[in-house]
Amino acid sequence: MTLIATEALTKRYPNGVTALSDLTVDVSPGVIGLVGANGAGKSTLIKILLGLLPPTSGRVSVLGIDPTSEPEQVRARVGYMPEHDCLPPDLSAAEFVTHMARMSGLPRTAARERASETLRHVGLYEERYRAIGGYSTGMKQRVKLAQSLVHDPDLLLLDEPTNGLDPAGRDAMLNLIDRIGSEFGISLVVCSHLLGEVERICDTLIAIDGGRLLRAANISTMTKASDVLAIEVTEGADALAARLTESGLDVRAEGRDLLVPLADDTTYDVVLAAVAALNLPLHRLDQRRHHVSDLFRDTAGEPAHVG
Ligand SMILES: Nc1ncnc2c1ncn2[C@@H]1O[C@H](COP(=O)(O)OP(=O)(O)OP(=O)(O)O)[C@@H](O)[C@H]1O
Repeated sequence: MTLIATEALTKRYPNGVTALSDLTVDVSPGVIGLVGANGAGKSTLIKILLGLLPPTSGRVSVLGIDPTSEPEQVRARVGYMPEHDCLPPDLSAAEFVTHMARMSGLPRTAARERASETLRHVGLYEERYRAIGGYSTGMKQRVKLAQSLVHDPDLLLLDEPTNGLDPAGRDAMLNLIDRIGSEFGISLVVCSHLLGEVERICDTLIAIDGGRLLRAANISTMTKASDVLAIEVTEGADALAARLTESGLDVRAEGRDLLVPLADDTTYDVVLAAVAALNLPLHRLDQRRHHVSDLFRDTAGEPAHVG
């Protein structure tokens, strides 16, 4: 099933800025990280997905619906947490989230119940009757998250949800987002300019730069174990390299690691035998994993189906 599909999606603002250029992606349900530097076009894409902005050209569908022609149908099934502060300071979280539930069409009592339940999920139950104006930044972010969840959406679009938070607050927010994805089975698109932040909780990454797709990939594919064995000894690396070469392995040094191609399990045996013969202190022996930051090094990414 396709969660979000775009085809040659382009957005040019009236001032001539091209915020999105020929963007083609096809993403399956899950937790998706949308990463890119400030100005890369993330917020523009989110607004198009919500049907708040029309694209200049190209096609887009969200949960199988075209937000350009059926924005209300999309917004009934999608929750949105905006990047900037947009909360009424004089209302309590309970009043505000209840209001948002009413706006989505729930009757008064159901809206109140649903608001309480949602505020409990985001950890604001005890504080829900206090005015939002007195909340910390972390609490305000949680109110924004609660209002995006209150109508029980199938997809959440979160624009920089950790904005303005300190490291502990970021951690707490990411854990909360992770829990929402796994416990409620909701798909999420998490926008961030920090790759390290989203890779922790996402199964798919879409990287954009200057409005163009840099790469779209499944994280498990990106980080899957490679066919290289990394060996780290605390001393005697040169002697070990020579010994492994004698044994017929193609050895390459990288920092403190020696890398050898992993043919099959006998490669482990050859390495361990060489380490034992030289009586070296083996610090680490494992299969190399790719890093998600490789996404940004390789700009030759093709528009791809991911998920
Ligand atoms: N309403 C607008 N009118 C004109 N230009 C705009 C408008 N909104 C955004 N832009 C420009 O489009 C480009 C993409 O902006 P966008 O906000 O989508 O990026 P972003 O990746 O979300 O960055 P940020 O995290 O800084 O918001 C930027 O150059 C921005 O200045």
